[in-house]
Amino acid sequence: MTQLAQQQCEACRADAPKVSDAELAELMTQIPDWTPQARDGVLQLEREFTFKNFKQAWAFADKVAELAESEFHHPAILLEWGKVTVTWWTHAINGLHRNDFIMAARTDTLLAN
Ligand SMILES: C[C@H](O)[C@H](O)[C@H]1CNC2=NC(N)=NC(=O)C2=N1
Repeated sequence: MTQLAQQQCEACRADAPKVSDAELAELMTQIPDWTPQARDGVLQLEREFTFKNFKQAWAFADKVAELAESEFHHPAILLEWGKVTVTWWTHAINGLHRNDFIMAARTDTLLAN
């Protein structure tokens, strides 16, 4: 199985399946720095990234936005001084799709470059 960070999102339809509990547990092993959060009954993946100042946080937030647009799969991005909080879920299914795990893993790779 290729690593999540090397994969692309698949087109996600409203009838696409949410990940099962077993799939969630397995996929979380590849994105250990992320936390599953339920908000208003919608399961999401969330991670806080910290930086030295606002400008560095802003630059990272821009990279996340570019990544999202490139895959047409979009997160919530909270930009604060020295911090960016990224939250992934799939609007169309009100929950977590495999795409969200791929995008979380690819978000992590943005730190390196
Ligand atoms: C209208 C709808 O939001 C769009 O078709 C796309 C855009 N980006 C998206 N992003 C996410 N996270 N989930 C979606 O279901 C989604 N759908």
